[in-house]
Amino acid sequence: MALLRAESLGRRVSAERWLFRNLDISLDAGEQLALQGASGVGKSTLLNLLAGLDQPDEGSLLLEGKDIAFLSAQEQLVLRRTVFGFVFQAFHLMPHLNVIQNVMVPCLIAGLPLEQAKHRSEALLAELGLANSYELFPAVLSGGEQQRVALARALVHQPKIVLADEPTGNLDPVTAELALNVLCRSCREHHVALIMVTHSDKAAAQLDRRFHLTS
Ligand SMILES: Nc1ncnc2c1ncn2[C@@H]1O[C@H](COP(=O)(O)OP(=O)(O)OP(=O)(O)O)[C@@H](O)[C@H]1O
Repeated sequence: MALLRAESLGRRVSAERWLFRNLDISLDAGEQLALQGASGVGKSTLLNLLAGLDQPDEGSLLLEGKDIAFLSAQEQLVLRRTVFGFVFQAFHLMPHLNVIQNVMVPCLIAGLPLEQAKHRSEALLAELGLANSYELFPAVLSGGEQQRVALARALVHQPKIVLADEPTGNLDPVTAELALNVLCRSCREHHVALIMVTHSDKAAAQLDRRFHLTS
C-alpha cells in the first residue's frame, strides 16, 4: 500500500480555470520524488494539498489507505505535526525563537525529551554548516541560512514524509549540494519519504523518481 496517494486531485483557481485536474500521484514509504514543472504550473499548491494544508476542489488524499478528509480536526493536527516535515519557500521560522529553539520545536511537539531534541537539532545544524549559529535569531540570518534552519526543522523529528519546496533555492552551488546531501541522506537513513520541488535536473537526478507537473 502506498504511504501517500492522491486520486483524481483537482485544484480550481477561478470559475473557469483549473490549475490541474485528474491528477494521480503516489509515494511509497522511504521513496524520494522530485516534483518538477514550469514556474506557475502549481507545484507549491500541490505540495500544500498533499500536506492537507489546503483543500482540493476534486479528488481525495489517502494516507496509508485512509482518506484524510474523514479524519477529525484533532487527528488532522496530529498528522500535520508528526507525519509531515515541511520546508516552505518562505521558510516560516518563528522570529521570537533562536535557531536551536526553532529546530527543536517539532521534536518537543512530538514528545521527545528535551536533551534528545537538543542533541538531534545540534547535530543536524552542524551538518548543515550552522554550528556557530545556534543562539542567533532568524532576523539576523541570511536567506540561505534561514533556508538551512528550515531544512533542519523539517528533518529533526524524523517524520514519515518531508515536503520541500525548492529547499536549496537560496543557496550557492556548494552549500546547495551539501544541503541536498544532508536532506537525502537523513531521509534514507530514517526511511523518511521525500517530495522535493526543484528546477535543477542535477538535484532531481539524485532522487528515486521524477514527477512532471504540466498545465
Ligand atoms: N488560491 C488561489 N487563487 C488564485 N490563484 C491561485 C491560488 N493558488 C494558486 N494560484 C495560482 O496558481 C498558480 C500556481 O502557483 P504555484 O505557486 O503553485 O506554482 P509553482 O509551480 O509552485 O510556481 P514556482 O515554480 O514559480 O514557485 C499561480 O499562478 C498562482 O497565482
